[in-house]
Amino acid sequence: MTDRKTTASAPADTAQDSSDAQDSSEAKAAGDARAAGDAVFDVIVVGGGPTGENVADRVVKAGLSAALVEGELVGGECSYWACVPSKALLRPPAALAEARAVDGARQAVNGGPDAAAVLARRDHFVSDWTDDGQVGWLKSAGIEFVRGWGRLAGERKVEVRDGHGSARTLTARHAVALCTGSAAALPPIDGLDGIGVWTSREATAAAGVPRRLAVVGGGVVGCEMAAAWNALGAQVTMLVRGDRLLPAWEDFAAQAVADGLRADGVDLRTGTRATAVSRGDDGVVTATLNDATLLECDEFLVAAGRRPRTDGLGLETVGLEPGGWIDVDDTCRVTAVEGGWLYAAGDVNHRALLTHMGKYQGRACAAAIAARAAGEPSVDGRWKPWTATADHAAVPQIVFTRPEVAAVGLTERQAQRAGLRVRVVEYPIGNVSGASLFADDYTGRARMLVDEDRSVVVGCTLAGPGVGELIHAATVAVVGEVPLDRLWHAVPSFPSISEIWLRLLEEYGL
Ligand SMILES: Cc1cc2nc3c(=O)[nH]c(=O)nc-3n(C[C@H](O)[C@H](O)[C@H](O)COP(=O)(O)OP(=O)(O)OC[C@H]3O[C@@H](n4cnc5c(N)ncnc54)[C@H](O)[C@@H]3O)c2cc1C
Ligand SMILES: NC(=O)c1ccc[n+]([C@@H]2O[C@H](COP(=O)([O-])OP(=O)(O)OC[C@H]3O[C@@H](n4cnc5c(N)ncnc54)[C@H](O)[C@@H]3O)[C@@H](O)[C@H]2O)c1
Repeated sequence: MTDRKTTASAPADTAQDSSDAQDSSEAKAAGDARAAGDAVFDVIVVGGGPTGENVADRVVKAGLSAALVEGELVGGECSYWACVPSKALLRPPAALAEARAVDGARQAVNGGPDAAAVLARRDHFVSDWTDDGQVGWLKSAGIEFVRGWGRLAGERKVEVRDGHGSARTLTARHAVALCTGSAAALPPIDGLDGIGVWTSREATAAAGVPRRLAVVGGGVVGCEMAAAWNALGAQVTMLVRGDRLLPAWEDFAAQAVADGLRADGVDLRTGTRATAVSRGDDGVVTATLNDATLLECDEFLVAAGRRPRTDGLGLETVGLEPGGWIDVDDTCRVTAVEGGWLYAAGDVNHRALLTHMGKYQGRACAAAIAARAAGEPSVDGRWKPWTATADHAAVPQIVFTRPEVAAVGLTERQAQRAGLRVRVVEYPIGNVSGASLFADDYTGRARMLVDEDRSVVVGCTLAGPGVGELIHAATVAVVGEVPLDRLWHAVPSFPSISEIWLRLLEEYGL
């Protein structure tokens, strides 16, 4: 599986080797637990997705002991039902499209992707939905693994139930970090329950290609899954309630994705909602649409956003409302719980629902826990190891459609809303030599937003083949707040698509 950690870190401290910085309530909690024969750790992480893994890894590297509680598969949604399998489905058709876009290579491409081989490669990337490798990594990293569903049982306590109904209680000396992620939200469509619709899970794990697939939602999941299954041979209809895809993105990027999907044969219907669905004895799903027409399909994918996985997590035992997103400060500490021992990182805090941002928050959260455990007096400030400052200023994202779109920082609308005096600079990426070498008739567009008061880039959006690999340069510029007259000296290599940076700066007037 990609991004699987293979290097072992130092073994965790035993529960008895506590840090010097225990306050009296920490000591009491540990004492009570020992008396009851329960396990005590410096840090308890609930949820073993990418975020939880990073919290546990980093606190252990900082010298604390950690237990990680996971009810399903270590690696989380990302590894088995989200990022990894979806990109495994999207990459083979993308590779074919890239070859087709280049004369000389095009002639060697005969036919479309081999769906069975694509699905087999996807299965390989998700390790056939087993987590032995990840569990092995936890052990090598010195993290105590506890398989089971965790729930808070009051201050610093986590009760864990395994699949056989037995329970144990873990106690944290310093911190509990909730990293339980999110699940697909189901919109209010009559008949949805019990007819076996697809969510992101089925859409990334399906064993075969449906003949006809309907997709509800024009967000990232909807766009990527429509692109993937269409490329693998399904006849795809997208039902988008608004007038455009990707509502949070610059209009031109959303338009590029819509144009690409339509050019590839997706029936993209905006201003369209399903009001009711049913599945007949023959397995066919019939959706009633808002214009009273009917749509038949073999699978019905709901990709209408996420809900937090906080039901049954015992939030009420610490005074929080169950079922909601968990508010945190920039160190991922839960603001509404006294004592400063509870943290929440990744999707569950709703700051940025992306794996790389969850991992980043995990690193910040762990640094904050370790610093506070060591008695560091001021665990705050911007751009510190313990603060997830980029959540506010520089969240990068790539949508792996055809064409790709990628963005970081603010859109023009967001900059205006924030009251910034920005100048918008645009350039057609196809005019860059590297782009025309990369693909014949390359079509793409770049937009850079410059904060005129500080002369720094505050946002960048790119649309076009291969732009995903370009966005990190923009992220560095935004996070580094690199003044434009210094950015001018970051010379892009010729003939790469990165020369878009030179063109944007020239367009700005440098
Ligand atoms: C189809 C799809 C594609 C995506 N593609 C991308 C992409 O390309 N790039 C990207 O950056 N992001 C992508 N995302 C988003 C990404 O998957 C999430 O942001 C990421 O998985 C969040 O990580 P997490 O660790 O916070 O939560 P999760 O990955 O959801 O992990 C949470 C873990 O906690 C466990 N858990 C939950 N409750 C309990 C409990 N009570 N006790 C014990 N364990 C518990 C769960 O079993 C799970 O393993 C995609 C999402 C979807 C749906
Ligand atoms: N490549 C990537 O980075 C990637 C890929 C997939 C998912 N993700 C992340 O996963 C998260 C979830 O993605 P998503 O696409 O499910 O959510 P989303 O919030 O991106 O999009 C949800 C879409 O569903 C629509 N919608 C909401 N309620 C609806 C209703 N009742 N009826 C019809 N349509 C409705 C919205 O208008 C929107 O278009 C996102 O935050 C995204 O960043 C990232």
